[in-house]
Amino acid sequence: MLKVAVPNKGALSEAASLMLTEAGYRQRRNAKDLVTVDHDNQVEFFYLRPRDIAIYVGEGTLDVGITGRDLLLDSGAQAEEIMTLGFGASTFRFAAPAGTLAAESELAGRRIATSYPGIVRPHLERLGIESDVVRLDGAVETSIRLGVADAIADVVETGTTLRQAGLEVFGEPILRSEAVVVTRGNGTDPDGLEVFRRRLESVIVARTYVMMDYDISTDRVEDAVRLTPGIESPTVSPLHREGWAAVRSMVPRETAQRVMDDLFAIGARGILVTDILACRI
Ligand SMILES: Nc1ncnc2c1ncn2[C@@H]1O[C@H](COP(=O)(O)OP(=O)(O)OP(=O)(O)O)[C@@H](O)[C@H]1O
Ligand SMILES: O=P(O)(O)OC[C@H]1O[C@H](OP(=O)(O)OP(=O)(O)O)[C@H](O)[C@@H]1O
Ligand SMILES: [Mg+2]
Repeated sequence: MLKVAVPNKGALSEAASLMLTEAGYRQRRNAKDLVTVDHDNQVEFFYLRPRDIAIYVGEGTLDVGITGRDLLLDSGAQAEEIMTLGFGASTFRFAAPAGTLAAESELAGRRIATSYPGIVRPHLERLGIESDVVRLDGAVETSIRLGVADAIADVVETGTTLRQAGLEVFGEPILRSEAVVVTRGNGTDPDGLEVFRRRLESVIVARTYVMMDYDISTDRVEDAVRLTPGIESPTVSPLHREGWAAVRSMVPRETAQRVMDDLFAIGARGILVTDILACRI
């Protein structure tokens, strides 16, 4: 049975379980459950702290895990990112009280609080900067006010937490993170990994694309198909009405409204957009 680690709480937890549910897997019903066995699909899900997931996978105790790229790198585990999942995006950045620090070089000799010393220490080393890294478990934004640090390095999503603490980012982003799938990456894929991966890809495609159907006169089909090239090739079928065709194609969700405007402008009618529930490309 494929053993999969899923974040049990925090920013990635709900989205990870939702994605697995959409991929047809049984997920825990109770937020306190530690393990769920999906007998039908031969997968066992372990709900673990997101920070620990890469370690279990790297040790080979579990086959696959969903975690953040930042947590994977911070752990130093021998695990490998095999796919991105399109949620949990954030940047990892230096920040300090507004107006105090403006560049990484000014961090020399200062105290930097972070929950990610495994990212920050090697990063400073690469930059040739010597600072004192203070490891804290969370709420690092408060550490400066409390006199424990001069700057922080932390996850920034909307920037709300930083603003509330009177902090400002400076320097280049240290890292861009998002939710990823990790495996041990030792060359031999565990049984069931290929299917697991294909199912998650199916959810990502279903979320990224919509299905678009429209009718158009046959002399404009070539123009229309240029607007909706699809993934492989659009389906074009004759309509009962002479000189008209029906076209069906997958279109990126975020461009759908614009594509509909453009299709309408060249004479397409009956343009319909529907959600894709699942797919295998
Ligand atoms: N707004 C966000 N806040 C925190 N983490 C986020 C956010 N957006 C994405 N993430 C990602 O979530 C992961 C961290 O998860 P989480 O915050 O649940 O862990 P933690 O801080 O170690 O645990 P906890 O906060 O429960 O003590 C990281 O990969 C991080 O990049
Ligand atoms: O830019 P924002 O949208 O404000 O999000 C970023 C904040 O969210 C996370 O905190 P979390 O809630 O996980 O608490 P923690 O600091 O205790 O980990 C992270 O550590 C930042 O503090
Ligand atoms: Mg957190």
